[in-house]
Amino acid sequence: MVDSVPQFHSHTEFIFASVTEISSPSSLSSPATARFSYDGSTAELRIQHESHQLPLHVDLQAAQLFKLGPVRSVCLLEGSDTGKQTSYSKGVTIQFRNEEESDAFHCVFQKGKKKFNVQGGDLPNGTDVIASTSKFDQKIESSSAKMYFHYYGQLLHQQNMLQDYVRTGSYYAAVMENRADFVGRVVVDVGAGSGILSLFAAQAGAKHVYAVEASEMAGYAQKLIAGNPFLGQRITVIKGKVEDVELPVKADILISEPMGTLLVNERMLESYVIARDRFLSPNGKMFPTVGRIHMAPFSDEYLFVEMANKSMFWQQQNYYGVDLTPLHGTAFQGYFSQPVVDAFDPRLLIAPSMFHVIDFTKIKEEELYEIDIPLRFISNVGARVHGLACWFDVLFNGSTVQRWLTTAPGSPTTHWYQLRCVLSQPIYVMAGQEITGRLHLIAHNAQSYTIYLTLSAKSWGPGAEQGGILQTSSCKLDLKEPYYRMSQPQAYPLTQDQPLLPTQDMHIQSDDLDELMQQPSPNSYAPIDSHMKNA
Ligand SMILES: C[S@@+](CC[C@H](N)C(=O)[O-])C[C@H]1O[C@@H](n2cnc3c(N)ncnc32)[C@H](O)[C@@H]1O
Repeated sequence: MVDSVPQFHSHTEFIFASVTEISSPSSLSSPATARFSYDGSTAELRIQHESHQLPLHVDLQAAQLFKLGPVRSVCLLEGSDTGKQTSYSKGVTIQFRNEEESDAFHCVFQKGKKKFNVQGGDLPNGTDVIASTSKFDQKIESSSAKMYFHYYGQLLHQQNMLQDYVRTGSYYAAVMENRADFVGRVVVDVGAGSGILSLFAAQAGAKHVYAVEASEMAGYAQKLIAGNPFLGQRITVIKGKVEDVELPVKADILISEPMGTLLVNERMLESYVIARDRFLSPNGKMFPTVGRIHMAPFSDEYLFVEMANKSMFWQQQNYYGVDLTPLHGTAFQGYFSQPVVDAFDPRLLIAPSMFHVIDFTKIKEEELYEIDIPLRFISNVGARVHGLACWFDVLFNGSTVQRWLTTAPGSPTTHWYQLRCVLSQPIYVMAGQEITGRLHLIAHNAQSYTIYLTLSAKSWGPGAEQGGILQTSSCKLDLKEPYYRMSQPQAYPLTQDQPLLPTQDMHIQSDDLDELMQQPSPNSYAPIDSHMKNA
């Protein structure tokens, strides 16, 4: 009997996989059977195998497959020695932490039973059991996925994206200007949402488009596509995750809008890359092709004071007779752990920006789990540095036109706005002074990233000849929990006034992607959104 086993606190859905797959080959020379029972609140997995004592790690890995809650016990349930053979059965008992997890498990278990045609609570002997290999389910917490796909399953949120005319217009232009890449081609729309990009691809002459969408939005996309029969007859909607669905043919081109705040939020870029590896033919194209995260230090006293003031509430010593100050420090840190999302004036930037390139055609999915960017800037001015401002752009590397979609400050505002990481301890710099640091992004299983930011400057003044005194400031933020700071419409200098039509003259053609990625991204369009104009 083993009482103390590691606790698995993450909870994803119940997955099926073969027992032999979760065992080291040496530990299983003949097939094992797994029996599964579930009484509505406690699940029990028994792995039985003739002639070999199953090593404990099999049980632990089996338990990990469930990832539903702490493993209550791993114990030897039965053991018999027949003289020739020893028959063992080991069990893993999983107790759910709450009703929600129990319900989630119950739901998936019912599906699993259906899939394997299992009657009753136990899998029959010899069933080469348990579990799937869905990459998505393995790395993403089921509660996060549930909320995420619930969000995208609602028409209002799709409308919000469709009404971002900079975004949707740039996609439309990129597709229409590059008809040559679509005519007669098989296209996969990765995360199709309402199906808008599939319809654009069909308009550009695609032979067939597979629109893959995991949320309930797939049903609405089907309706929209059926209502546009001239285009719709060349589109097939497939409900499911790109990690799981099968397609009948390879694609010539993938189209997708997988970008989140700071480019990487939502971790959908990983699905885009998985779709590339699963569906795209070797010389296929990707729209968008590359993305860049841009960064620059900023100085914004108003923002800093606003954030520091939020925690002032907790400095009250007599709140209905209660001293709130013990929680002031925690509240202060809490506010500074939120990245700020808004549209800011680019004049707040104190140094030329730098960027980090993510090439969607080459990057491995695992390389998106951790993104480590060394920072170096030269300040234009003497200022108090309050943190790091970030935005992104993506390139559609079409055969005819290379078009950028940018979310830069000063460009027409998009629904992504920009993102700022604010330091609770600002640093001081002089004009010409070097600022160094690191932006370290670590993916977490709630479809986002933990951000670790450090900025440093060597102080001038006494001791400068010896290298100066190092000022350094760090912060940890959760990209999943931003502070949306958009109380009033904020649009920054909108100078042009032209209709939203594809234009070619503002695009620099180059066959060399590396050279292209060094270019600034031109602002594709003047704004046409009236509220922006009036702002
Ligand atoms: C940002 S929206 C874009 C929707 C649409 N393509 C557009 O441009 O308007 C991303 C969509 O991808 C879907 N999605 C995200 N991850 C997915 C996955 N792994 N498999 C299938 N669909 C996914 C979401 O449900 C959502 O509808």
